[in-house]
Amino acid sequence: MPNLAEAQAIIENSDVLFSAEEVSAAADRMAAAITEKLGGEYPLVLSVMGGAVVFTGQLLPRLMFPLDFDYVHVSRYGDKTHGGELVWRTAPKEDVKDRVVLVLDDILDEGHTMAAIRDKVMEMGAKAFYSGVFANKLIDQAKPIAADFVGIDVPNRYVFGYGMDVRGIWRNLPEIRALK
Ligand SMILES: O=P(O)(O)OC[C@H]1O[C@H](OP(=O)(O)OP(=O)(O)O)[C@H](O)[C@@H]1O
Ligand SMILES: Nc1nc2[nH]cnc2c(=O)[nH]1
Repeated sequence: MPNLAEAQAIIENSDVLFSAEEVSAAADRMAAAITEKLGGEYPLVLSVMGGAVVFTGQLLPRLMFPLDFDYVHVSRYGDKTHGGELVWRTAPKEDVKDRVVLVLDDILDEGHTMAAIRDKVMEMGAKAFYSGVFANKLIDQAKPIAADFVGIDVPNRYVFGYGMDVRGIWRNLPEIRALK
């Protein structure tokens, strides 16, 4: 059930880490780096639903080269702020075979989600795998994967906005915030 008071309290109990302008500039830089590396590869781009929806929608029009687009859907946080078991809702399709695949996600935190996607895509016969994450969280432990393309580094706090939710809310914010 939507709760307006809870949504407002979350904003009041959070700090802006990156303004909408800083987010947009980071998307520009990422698009340039991806274009330089993959502009001639005709990649299959897979967006990880649902958090990557805003980032993907902002990035794709900045990529001025041919690509195919599809999505996967995997989740391990749900409405919680700690990760749990990874649940596949929509797996990659057969057409990843022999393709250069670029997977886009909103955030690389502990890295389990992106590592599982890489393993599945490679098992299914992709020719090459690249990952692009808008936010890379700086955590104290080793990650099972490092992203090939990163927009911004974020501190080890629970962040939201630009596609990322907090208790299911505020994916629509143009800026990136963190809970206090
Ligand atoms: O690097 P990790 O620690 O694995 O975390 C990163 C994942 O967590 C979030 O997804 P979430 O499970 O919250 O699903 P959502 O995209 O539907 O919010 C985010 O969109 C990434 O896919
Ligand atoms: N919204 C959100 N989702 C995440 N998934 C993994 N880490 C985070 C985070 O800091 N914020």
